[in-house]
Amino acid sequence: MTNRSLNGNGIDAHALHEDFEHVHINGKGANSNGHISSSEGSTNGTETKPPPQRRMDRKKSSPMAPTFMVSAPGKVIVFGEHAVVHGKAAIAAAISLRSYLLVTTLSKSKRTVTLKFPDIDLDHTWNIDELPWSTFQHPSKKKYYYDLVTTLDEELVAAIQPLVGNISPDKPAELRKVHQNSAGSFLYMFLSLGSQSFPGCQYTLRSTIPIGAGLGSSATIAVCMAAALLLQLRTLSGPHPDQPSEEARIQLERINRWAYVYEMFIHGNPSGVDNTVATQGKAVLFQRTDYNLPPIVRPLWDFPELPLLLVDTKTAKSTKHEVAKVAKLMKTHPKLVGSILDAIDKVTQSSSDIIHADDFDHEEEESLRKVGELMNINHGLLVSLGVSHPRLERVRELVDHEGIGWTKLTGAGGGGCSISLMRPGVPQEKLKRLQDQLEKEGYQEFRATLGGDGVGVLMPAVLRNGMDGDEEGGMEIHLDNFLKAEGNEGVERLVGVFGDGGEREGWNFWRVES
Ligand SMILES: Nc1ncnc2c1ncn2[C@@H]1O[C@H](COP(=O)(O)OP(=O)(O)O)[C@@H](O)[C@H]1O
Ligand SMILES: C[C@@](O)(CCOP(=O)(O)O)CC(=O)O
Repeated sequence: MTNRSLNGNGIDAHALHEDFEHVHINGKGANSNGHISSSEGSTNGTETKPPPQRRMDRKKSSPMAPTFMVSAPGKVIVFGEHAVVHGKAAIAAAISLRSYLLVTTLSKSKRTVTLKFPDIDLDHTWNIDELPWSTFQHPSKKKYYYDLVTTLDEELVAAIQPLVGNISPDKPAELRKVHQNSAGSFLYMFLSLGSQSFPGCQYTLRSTIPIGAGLGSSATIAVCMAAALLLQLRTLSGPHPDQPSEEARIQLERINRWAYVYEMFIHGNPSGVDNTVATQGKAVLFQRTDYNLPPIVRPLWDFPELPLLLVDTKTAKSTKHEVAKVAKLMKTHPKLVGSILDAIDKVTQSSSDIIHADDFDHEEEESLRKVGELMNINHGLLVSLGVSHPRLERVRELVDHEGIGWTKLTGAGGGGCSISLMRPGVPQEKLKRLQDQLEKEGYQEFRATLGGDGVGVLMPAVLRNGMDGDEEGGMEIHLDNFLKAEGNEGVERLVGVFGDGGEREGWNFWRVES
């Protein structure tokens, strides 16, 4: 290969076509694990600029890259939401509900990029050659895949406005705003990371996470998109099962940094806890004391399987709005609100101490009571910040009335979801009564396992799952099947990653546990 045109990243988008040639398909390819490898290294999480890529000879033909899929989990914040935006600690855990992004590379003659987000009724296509590349590639603006971006550049945001302003003109204003936000966050990342030589692509997303319910749905999309683009640009090594954990950690950090950029576009001033858990999975103690630096993240690999009941109030909320409410209250009553945030911080730290004490037993009433009381206190403090909602208070009332456990809101509040830590040995009839009442009042109850895997990759998008096609070497996930899969169950049956390590053969994860 000669005369490769490198983009500003030192990465050749054409390489995408060529390198996927070596990806193993249906277990029959040349490459032993079907994964991209990288020679780049870095230590102690400090991303260093990698050496310039070697120029290589161009191949004669450029076969299309295979379709692949990326997935990331939703989360619950167990302690510390809102306080975390103001530099305090939070504990959050991944849940088994996930988003799935199918990435289809188009034939070389097609110069378009499409977002297909059927969950929110968005289907939009841009011509790649009409995007404002020159603005994003200008030396004063150019960002690289290893950069830490902590603020959005207003000029770049303005440059994509003409491309998002005309989206979904016939939709109701609220939905139009959601579409424009989704499109804007995608374009900002695509234009920052990519180059005009990027191949035509289609990004199709389906999620089993309720949207805007406090379970981090936006962060999962941010993580899927960041991982997909970084993979397409060959800036990630792995994931593969025998990858050293330090290398895996660097890859995850890279994905997380760009996912944060996407989240900034949707939320304005996110703490980054949602995208961090969606990237890494399991559970984390998270704190961001300085927004110009990466957050302090302590993975909680041994986080206990707490018996949680997750209830969706089915009342839409806006994270941006709730976060702004707290900021306004803080401006009016700085000392008082400061003390409330300090108190939340103490609750989070105490809960971490309790959970990590040698005598903590997640099946024993006394241990759970201690954590439960802290959840009640945390909720009370959030109420005083004004971010609860009558529907959330009603769940508390119902759970308290039956003596089933301890309840707090989770996420931004103002609607969304609550979590209840269940007392051990609650009689079945009490639980049933609660469930019936919740259903009668229009709530939705979720069973979600805590502490699942983080971002995962299925490359190529071929599964062996006991369904049709296994005999021929696996079942390829076609766009049509993905779009037609009915509801959460249909999506999970088709592509789902379950449990620790994902039970579906073919999915791989960057593993950093130690
Ligand atoms: N399934 C989905 N498909 C497309 N976009 C989604 C989906 N789920 C969430 N989003 C994006 O995330 C936003 C909701 O984010 P947010 O208010 O933070 O709620 P959450 O608490 O669920 O993260 C939506 O407005 C939309 O832009
Ligand atoms: C309120 C907050 O702490 C969590 C928001 O979570 P969610 O968007 O409701 O899933 C905001 C943040 O951490 O950025």
